[in-house]
Amino acid sequence: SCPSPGEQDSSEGRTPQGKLKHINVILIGATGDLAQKYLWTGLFHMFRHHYREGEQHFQFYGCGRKTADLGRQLLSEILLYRLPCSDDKCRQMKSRFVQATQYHTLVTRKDYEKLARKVSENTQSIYGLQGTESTYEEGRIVYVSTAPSAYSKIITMIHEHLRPKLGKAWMKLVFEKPFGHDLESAVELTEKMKRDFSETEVYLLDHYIGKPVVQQIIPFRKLNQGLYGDIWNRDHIERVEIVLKEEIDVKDRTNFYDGVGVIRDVMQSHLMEVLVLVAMETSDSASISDTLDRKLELLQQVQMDTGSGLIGQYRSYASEQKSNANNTDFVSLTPTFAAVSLHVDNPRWRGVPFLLVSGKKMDEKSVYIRIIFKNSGFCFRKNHKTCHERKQIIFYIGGSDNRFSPMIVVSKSLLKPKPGLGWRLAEVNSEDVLLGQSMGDTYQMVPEDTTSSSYSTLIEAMYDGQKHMFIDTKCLLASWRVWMTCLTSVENRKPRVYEGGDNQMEWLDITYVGDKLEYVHKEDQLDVEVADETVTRHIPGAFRGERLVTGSTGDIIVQLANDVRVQAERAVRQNGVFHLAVSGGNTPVALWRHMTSPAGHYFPWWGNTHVWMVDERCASPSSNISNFYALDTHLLRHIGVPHWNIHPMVMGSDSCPDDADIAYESTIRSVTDKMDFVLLGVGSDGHTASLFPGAESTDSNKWVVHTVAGPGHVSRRRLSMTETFLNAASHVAVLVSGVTKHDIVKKLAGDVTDKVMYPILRVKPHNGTITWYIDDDALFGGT
Ligand SMILES: O=P(O)(O)OC[C@H]1O[C@@H](O)[C@H](O)[C@@H](O)[C@@H]1O
Repeated sequence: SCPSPGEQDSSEGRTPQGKLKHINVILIGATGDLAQKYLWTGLFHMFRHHYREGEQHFQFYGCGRKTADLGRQLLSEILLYRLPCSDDKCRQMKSRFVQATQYHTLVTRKDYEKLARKVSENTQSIYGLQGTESTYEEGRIVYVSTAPSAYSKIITMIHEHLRPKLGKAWMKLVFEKPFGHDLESAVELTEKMKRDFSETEVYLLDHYIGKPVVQQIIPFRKLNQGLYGDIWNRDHIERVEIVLKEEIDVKDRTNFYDGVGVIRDVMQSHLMEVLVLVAMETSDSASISDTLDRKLELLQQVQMDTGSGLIGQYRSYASEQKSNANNTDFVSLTPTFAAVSLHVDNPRWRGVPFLLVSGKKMDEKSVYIRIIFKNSGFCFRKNHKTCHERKQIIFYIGGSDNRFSPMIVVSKSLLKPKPGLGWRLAEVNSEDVLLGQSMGDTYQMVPEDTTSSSYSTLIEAMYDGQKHMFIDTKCLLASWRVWMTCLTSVENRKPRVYEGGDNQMEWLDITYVGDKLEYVHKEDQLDVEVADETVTRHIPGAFRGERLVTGSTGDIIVQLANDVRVQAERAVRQNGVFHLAVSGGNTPVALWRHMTSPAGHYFPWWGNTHVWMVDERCASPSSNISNFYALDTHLLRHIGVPHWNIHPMVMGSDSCPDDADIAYESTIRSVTDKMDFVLLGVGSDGHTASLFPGAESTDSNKWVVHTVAGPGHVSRRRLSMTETFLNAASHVAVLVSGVTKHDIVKKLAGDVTDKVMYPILRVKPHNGTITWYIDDDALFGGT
């Protein structure tokens, strides 16, 4: 691997051949929000710091999807307005920086090829030298700030086209979080990076690491070890709170946010990084690999509390998403608020809860870590305060109240801290109160320099090769491992709706009792909104003794899609494949629509999925009365199931040959002995699959049979999976929607037991589970 600039001997200023050092910087996503707000400022900062007339030069390439004209115009506006200068020296540098920056459209492979050529030509023409660029290109930085879904493709393109040609030039590739959507996709992404780039070339950036207070956590701990060393542990610390509250909503980022949610967006990354810095073992070694090892060791000891995780969604979220998705049925379970508790299983921390909380559209912006110490003080002297007082250290990272940001606050009853390099003791109004703590009873420390942004700090750190300020891939995977427990459990739940802003914030008050987080205010009954009035209905907790999911049609569809996802992930992890059997009719169409919409499409297992038919009408698959036709139209042609994994029951003819049942059964047997997930419906007469009332039981050895529908049904001749085979499934979902199903739901909710007249009652998986998804109209009859 090539040395970083910081590791090289810069005293010479020129390469051994006596040529100028030249660095090419390519920013992909150059006119995006992040680039506008922070990245160009950070790059300008780096330029000012390292540009040396006649010794070290830079060329910047801003790239994006915009057309050349539009991109150029936007970029020049960004550079003009977002790089403020207050003195002539800065203005001079700014005009050099602007001259050294150009825009390129970067979408297709051809665009990458063109850019690569341009970089080459420019590098040569800048110096008017002949020969290959490698003789004088010192290094190349490619900064990727795009939608994470594009990362994989971009990595390939960079590898194939944007590497400096052979020679000594170093390469640095920077990526913005989030890195992956879950453990599996993070593994995939990091594997992909590893294939094309060496670990030393890749920088995964989490901007929280560059925040002044976050950077000061370890120095603070080390510097005050004499004071705190012996109390930084379970004997003295009651709990640690890590909180990131924000006032902003996600209206402007709906495309990114839905399906991501607060846990993936900030908790798995920002809050976890901070937790590691608070809890990891410190050492005197300055070695980067030693620091990364200790981070990894800590992450491997972090455990999510089982069943931990409260989630919420601000009330207007769904309608904001709706207006974006242009879909009036849109419902989302994406949490915009979450609270979880974690433990660190090691001798220092065993038993100390780490409570992590984050939310959008809250009453204020406030980001902090609060270490609350145990206090067994008991004193009874007149006017004596300190011994009852709360003893705490607050690392106040930032917030809307600038009286406090950023700052480290230490209770006076805990001793006077040493400020450390670049920090000083502050004088805050002693009347001010932060998190219930009166400032008069604390020492406060503030950074001397409050001007540089965390991006500038991190871009500089990347330039210097300070890898410990970036996410290490092993740590990334260890962190995802921890968060998967939480994600799997919360993704199946409906978030508590909160108003947002200052309104009814008490709705999110939390208590921590017996290792469990709970909302203070209980939600015994759900408020279901009907037109413009709110009625309160009692929602049964189960249906015929089985799990019940209810709500609006959108609600149950989102939940069902999540459940399919959870089972697919499990099946693929265990067996490498997922067998999904689906019914026809109109009801499932809403599910297919959701699973192919931007909000619900995340399903990386289609390539490992086999799709089977629960039943079919004896009609050609291209006829619109066939179940397969609807499935193909609404789902299959939009997703990536390999065609050899798609199993229609009736093949290319209008009839069901006599042996069609046997043929389908043997196709199933050649691949699997059961389904992982079966999606069923219920007819208003109680039929399910193509098992109709009054017909004989199909509880035989057969897996597929010919059946005949009752009068009034379209295409009376059918094929159907039998109850024997359905009951072998791991999971059965029964989806019931609409007012026309209310009567049958009422009957089934009563005490009907006649399995001949109500075939749906024959479905009861032997070793699997069954869940009923019944929407409000079917459950309450639209009243
Ligand atoms: O506290 P800061 O620096 O504003 O960062 C918070 C932001 O961090 C980003 O990483 C998240 O994607 C945003 O949702 C969040 O608002």
